[in-house]
Amino acid sequence: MENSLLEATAFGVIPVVEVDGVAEADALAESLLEAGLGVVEVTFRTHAAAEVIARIVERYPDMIVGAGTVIDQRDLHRAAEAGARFALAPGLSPRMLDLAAEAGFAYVPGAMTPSDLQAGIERGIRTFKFFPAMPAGGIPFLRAISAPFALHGLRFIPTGGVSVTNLGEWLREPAVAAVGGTWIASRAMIRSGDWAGIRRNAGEALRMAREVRDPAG
Ligand SMILES: O=C(O)C(=O)C[C@H](O)[C@H](O)COP(=O)(O)O
Repeated sequence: MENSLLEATAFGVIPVVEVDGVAEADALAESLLEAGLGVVEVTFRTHAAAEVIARIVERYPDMIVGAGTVIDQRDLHRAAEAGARFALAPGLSPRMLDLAAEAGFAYVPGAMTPSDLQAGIERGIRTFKFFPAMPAGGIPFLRAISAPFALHGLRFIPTGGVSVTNLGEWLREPAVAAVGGTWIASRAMIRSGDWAGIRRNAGEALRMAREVRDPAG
């Protein structure tokens, strides 16, 4: 379970996407992979999400596909059936944590308060989405709420207002496993078929992440 999360966060950056139809799945996956970015979070914010996940999983085995905005049992099952390797949510629901644990499915809840972190820790969660990262107060806020839990080895995936302008700062935080965001492949870019723009954004994000993570590499 934790392995899929380690793989997913290894790139340092996770594109969060909203895809309206399965017809866009191939070009999207290819654009990201051509830029070297082998991970994507397909959110259940469109009706096509499960189909898009299944398509990418089937056609692009090199892509680690996660499911985003998984906030109920039905979507958790659909994500797992479609072949997603992990799921994330904007918030924390103890019931969803239990359902995911029963299913043996890697699940990353969102956390924004010390109570969220405690509720997750209680159920064995160590990786949290930190959402909405920038509006909530950015790095100083993350440091402040995570400080009391220093002995628990928590890792965070900040999303919400993260972009090329602040990605480097986030990734320099030792507790940040990866950043996530829609800026790499926005809904508008996917809709208009701006695959060159997506390739460019993905390549730029990956380069910046590597500079921080592995300056010698
Ligand atoms: O749907 C989820 O599972 C979420 O947690 C929310 C998304 O990650 C953010 O909406 C991304 O925010 P932006 O990059 O600022 O557009």
